[in-house]
Amino acid sequence: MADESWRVPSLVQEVAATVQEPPSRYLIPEQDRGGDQLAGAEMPDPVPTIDLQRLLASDSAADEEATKLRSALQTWGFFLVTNHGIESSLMDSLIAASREFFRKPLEEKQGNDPVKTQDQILDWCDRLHLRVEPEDERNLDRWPGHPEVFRGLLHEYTQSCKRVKDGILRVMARLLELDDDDDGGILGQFGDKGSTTNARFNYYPACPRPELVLGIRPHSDVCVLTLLLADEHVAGLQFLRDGNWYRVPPVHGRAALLVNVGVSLEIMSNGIFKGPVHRVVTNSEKERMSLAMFYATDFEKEIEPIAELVDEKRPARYKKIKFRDLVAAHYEYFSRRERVIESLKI
Ligand SMILES: O=C(O)CCC(=O)C(=O)O
Ligand SMILES: [Fe+2]
Repeated sequence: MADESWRVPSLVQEVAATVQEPPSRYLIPEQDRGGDQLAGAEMPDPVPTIDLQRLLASDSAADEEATKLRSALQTWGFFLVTNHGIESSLMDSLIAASREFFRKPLEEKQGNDPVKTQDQILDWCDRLHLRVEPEDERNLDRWPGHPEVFRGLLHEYTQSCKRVKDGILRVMARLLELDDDDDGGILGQFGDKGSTTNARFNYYPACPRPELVLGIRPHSDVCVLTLLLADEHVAGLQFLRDGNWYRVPPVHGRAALLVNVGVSLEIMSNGIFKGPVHRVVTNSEKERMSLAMFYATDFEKEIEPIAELVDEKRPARYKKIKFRDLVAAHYEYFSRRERVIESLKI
């Protein structure tokens, strides 16, 4: 039988512990290497920051925050959210438990993103991907049992994040002038009914040659919305805007979560909101951890521009696609370092 072992690469953690140079499978294309091509630039302005309490208040402060939110969504496609109401001690404990999990003996781990072809370049990242909602679809066999506190913390964090996500989506629906109760709108298409949440824990071991590899290659998230708890101390995340890469500085003290639009919402909003392209670079001295909560629709849902956002002046800009097929196509394109959204543009 043909040797298929290339499909299951070693954990990066294991590779990092044994080599001085990243193996060839991790090296990014020659033209992207060298110099400071991966360094990224400082953002021209501070990261747009939205105060969730103000955003959800019932006075003029809410309008001011909503205006800031609109501008953030139309320029960067991402923003920081402060006053989110999630205890920093909960986040600290969950990240500490995740670190403990990633440092454990290797058999329990899942490894890297799907490897489609033998020459696919691999990312310098180990990840753990878990369905957290709906609760009855949790595959608890795959949830780490050690440390023991992990499951309880992830459950609690999931519930806290849900409140933040619901508040933000409600205001986004208002910005799109969609009727809150309308089943055709964002909340109807992506309300409590039939939505799914996946937690992705990313662990980036220190890399001896950070200029030669990427922690995660350029991509847009395939979901509707992502809530990211990035490393408190180690930078690495960068966003692409007008052909330039910009660094997102770390947020100390868990004061803010990062929120970004995903491809599903780009399609649903008929391109009014963009799912920004981002990547992660590695660090020669320090490991880095992040936790992304991906809010998505049910697999059977047809993703298409919301009817109220399509008219003669602004015809549908994207083809309709079932979410299941969008995810499959996303990974195909991802493995070739391309973006699925390009193939859906009309
Ligand atoms: O690690 C990060 O900061 C970002 C992770 C990310 O982009 C992802 O998991 O999709
Ligand atoms: Fe991402």
